[in-house]
Amino acid sequence: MIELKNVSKVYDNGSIALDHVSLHIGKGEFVFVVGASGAGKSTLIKLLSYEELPSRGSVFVNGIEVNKLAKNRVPYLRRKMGIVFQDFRLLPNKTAQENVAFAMEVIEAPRRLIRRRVRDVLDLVGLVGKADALPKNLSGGEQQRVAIARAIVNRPLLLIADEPTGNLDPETSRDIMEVFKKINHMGTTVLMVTHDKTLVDMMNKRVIEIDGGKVVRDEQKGGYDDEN
Ligand SMILES: Nc1ncnc2c1ncn2[C@@H]1O[C@H](COP(=O)(O)OP(=O)(O)OP(=O)(O)O)[C@@H](O)[C@H]1O
Repeated sequence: MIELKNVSKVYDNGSIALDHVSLHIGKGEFVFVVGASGAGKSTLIKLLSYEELPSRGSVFVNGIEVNKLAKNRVPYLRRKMGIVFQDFRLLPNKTAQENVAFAMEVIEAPRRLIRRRVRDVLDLVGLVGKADALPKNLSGGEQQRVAIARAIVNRPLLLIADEPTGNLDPETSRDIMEVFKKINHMGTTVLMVTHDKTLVDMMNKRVIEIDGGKVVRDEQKGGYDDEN
């Protein structure tokens, strides 16, 4: 699903964000990416979505070599992934269901399919009763559920989450993690950047730790901290 071959990223100001990183993430995996602030985690996500290009090496997502992609093929790549952010990024003037529907409208999906899919994903994330609410009238956890629904409504193969529980209290964070778990069980690969030790330790999934732009730990069923 994801492959990085000897990838380095040096920003224009000389910052080395990733330094010879190679890793493979298979279809259907659930992977946490952890590491101190400035370690290179967000850069890794940006390389997967073509927001940044690597300075060296190759990045593959679902067989597509991202760094060689023509600009006009980027929307095609992005359709294969859903992205969820710490700050939700919902459209404030659209209701929950309109926010989710919008992701299908931009790819010109048929209206009936949109209606059905939106209902199904809101159900999946546990938000049916709030379909007509505006973001400002939803709690942080509910807003994040809308954002997750929006990220998966086009059935991506890969769901990327950048600190999805960073603005949520511990109990809400656990509930949100259950939603990710459910989506993963349905076959979607999940890649999650987080600083939340409790959640990582609770989930017992693969943990990739980045430090100074290098992968310093890659552990199946790992915890937030290095046990050794
Ligand atoms: N657009 C940019 N231009 C220059 N340097 C950058 C840019 N983005 C990130 N960096 C630098 O690259 C390094 C890695 O940053 P990155 O944002 O990937 O870290 P991170 O692990 O996501 O950090 P955090 O946990 O704080 O979000 C840092 O030294 C950062 O200052």
